[in-house]
Amino acid sequence: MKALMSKTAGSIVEAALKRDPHELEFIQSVQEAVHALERVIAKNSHYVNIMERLLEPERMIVFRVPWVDDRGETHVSRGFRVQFNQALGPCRGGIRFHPLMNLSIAKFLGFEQTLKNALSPYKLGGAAGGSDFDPKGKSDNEIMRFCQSFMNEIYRYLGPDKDLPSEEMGVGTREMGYLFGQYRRLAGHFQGSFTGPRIFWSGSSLRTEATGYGLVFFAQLILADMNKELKGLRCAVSGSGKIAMHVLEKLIAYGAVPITVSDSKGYLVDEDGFDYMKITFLRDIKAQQRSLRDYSKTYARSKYYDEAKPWSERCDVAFPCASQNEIDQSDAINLVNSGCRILVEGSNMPCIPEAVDVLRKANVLIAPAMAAGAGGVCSLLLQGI
Ligand SMILES: NC(=O)c1ccc[n+]([C@@H]2O[C@H](COP(=O)([O-])OP(=O)(O)OC[C@H]3O[C@@H](n4cnc5c(N)ncnc54)[C@H](O)[C@@H]3O)[C@@H](O)[C@H]2O)c1
Repeated sequence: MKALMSKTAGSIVEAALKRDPHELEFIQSVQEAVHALERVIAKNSHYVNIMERLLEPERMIVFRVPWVDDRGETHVSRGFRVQFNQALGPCRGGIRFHPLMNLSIAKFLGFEQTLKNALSPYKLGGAAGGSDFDPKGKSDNEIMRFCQSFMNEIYRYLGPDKDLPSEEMGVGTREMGYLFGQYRRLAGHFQGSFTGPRIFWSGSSLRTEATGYGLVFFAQLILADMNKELKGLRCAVSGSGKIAMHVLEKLIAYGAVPITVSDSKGYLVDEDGFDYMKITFLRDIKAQQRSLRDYSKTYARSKYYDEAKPWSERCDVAFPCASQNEIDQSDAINLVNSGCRILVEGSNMPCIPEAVDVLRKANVLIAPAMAAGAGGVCSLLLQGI
């Protein structure tokens, strides 16, 4: 394969596109990074050489994950681990289980994680991975068998000096437990290298909270810089997973009014704002794999909208915490019209490029995930890594 040819920012993107034209998410993240660095690159060709090396992952592992369901039927999923860059130290990055997971998404997440980790005070490289396995609707035993099979292949590439996996979409306490259990068995000793939520795995007990809480701290700092505060502000949040629920918790602690959550089928709005009791109720609904719609049966003033996103609700601050590219151009226009002044990126790359243009033109401040979402990696301080 021909290496990157010319020394301009545009040609870096062109070369990435030529090399992997089908990897849409990865190309988009390269485009965003190169665009942000364009002036630096134009001034110093040295950075072009660095980008050339940075854009090609050090190692990409794609593997078969066979597993057996509760009826005894065999399934074959695909596993990924992209160890993007170890220039600063051992890799660290999430494991995502989601039916749409593919190599392009693993590369985009690994690339963003490399930059996010580099901004942290630690000497860590970046990685990402996961599988197209869908944990939704699976029994504990199915999840366990899948995680064990996943680890049977990937364990040889992991370790405290190589690669430290962490939670991501579709991977929580239960999955990390099964993964670590199998890793420990295969490694033959207790090598606490997983940045999971339990302190006895040598992970920080605050790791799960850290990213969501950090997003709210970041918003508070932006507002403080403007001599304002979160108290009383209406906040639209998307997603209803680990990140979103911790954003909600911390917003309430700051006296803000979180009014929405969402899932892949629609969104829920509570005009009175969520409180701690309502959050516990939401968590119960999610734990029982019920629809967010059920919330409205108990809280009559709330409303669930099918096939819709929360971005037309009147709000001051938006926290996208669901998935990449969840905000398209029309969502961005809705956000601007709904009064949003600040957007704090919880999900990695939540906006398509056209949406970023709309928000920038309307002077909406965007807090990038690379900085605002670095709470997880910064919580490593608590575990001494
Ligand atoms: N977990 C982490 O440490 C971490 C760190 C930084 C960034 N992120 C990013 O935050 C986002 C959420 O991660 P998480 O760990 O909370 O995942 P999670 O699996 O705990 O929750 C994801 C939530 O998003 C919802 N969702 C999925 N697709 C959606 C869609 N298209 N529209 C609306 N809702 C949708 C799901 O219903 C679920 O509630 C992801 O984009 C992830 O990349 C996670």
